[in-house]
Amino acid sequence: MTLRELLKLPASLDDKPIIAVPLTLGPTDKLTPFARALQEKNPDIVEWRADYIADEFSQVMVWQQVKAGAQAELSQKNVSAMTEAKKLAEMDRAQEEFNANWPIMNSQIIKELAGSVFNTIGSFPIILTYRTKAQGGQGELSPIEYTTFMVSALHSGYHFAAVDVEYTLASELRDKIIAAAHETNTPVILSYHDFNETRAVDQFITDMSRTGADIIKLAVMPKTVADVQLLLDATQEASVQQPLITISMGLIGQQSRVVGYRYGSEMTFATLDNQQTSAPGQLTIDELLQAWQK
Ligand SMILES: O=C1C[C@@](O)(C(=O)O)C[C@@H](O)[C@@H]1O
Repeated sequence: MTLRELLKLPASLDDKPIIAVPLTLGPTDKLTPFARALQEKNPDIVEWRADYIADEFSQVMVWQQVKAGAQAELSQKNVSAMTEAKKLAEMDRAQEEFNANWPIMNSQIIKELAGSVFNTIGSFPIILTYRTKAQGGQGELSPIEYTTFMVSALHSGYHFAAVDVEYTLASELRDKIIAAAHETNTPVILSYHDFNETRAVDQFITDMSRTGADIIKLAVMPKTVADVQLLLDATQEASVQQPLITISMGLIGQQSRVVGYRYGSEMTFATLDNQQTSAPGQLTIDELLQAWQK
């Protein structure tokens, strides 16, 4: 099955790869200008990089806000030391209650976050991605929190076209996300990033194919042009069942984003403008289309 078929995207008339645009907006950014630009550029799919926003709503962050609110109130009231001590003890109890209620609040928050994305750009298919810091993203949730986030988002009632799961996640957690994805008919993109080098790429592809993933994505950093070719050749020669997305990152690897599809990489990531890159070397959609015209 091709990646387009798997993601239920319309066939390409000119055999070009799927163009994915990353959505990298944080909590204080506005979604509407992005949505407008998206309509104009009309990519095939949007990748919601939830790591740019989700940490603001983690257990620690939400409690900090609640606590800061209560403390501000207390300091305004000019209360006696005794009352203050009583209030602080109440706060400790409130924290226990908060922690006990957190799973329910968390899934509600995740549903609202997903809702804000689907309500503005839901006419496009959406990939759910949470990229951890260790894999080049913004996300600092613990592996368990990351897993909870993904599982809750998959069960939020909003249907994602695919979900990205990091290969480096412990396999028992990875399998939980994969199970939630398959329960909700969501294809799984297993992804791995190496920001330092291009190493053992064929081995990675083979190893990654031996999981429950439906799609394999490998993004690596080249040091030379030969490294870029190495990745392209490994993509072409791979004999795994899953569709592949391979990327040679950075400036040296940029060409792989243009020609990768000829070697069997079925998706390329491009931005609406050059301020919204989610990885080094990404081109804008306009640059990509221009390069294809040459
Ligand atoms: O995995 C990928 C590929 C990517 O890292 C790139 O190099 O274009 C961009 C990420 O947003 C996406 O999740």
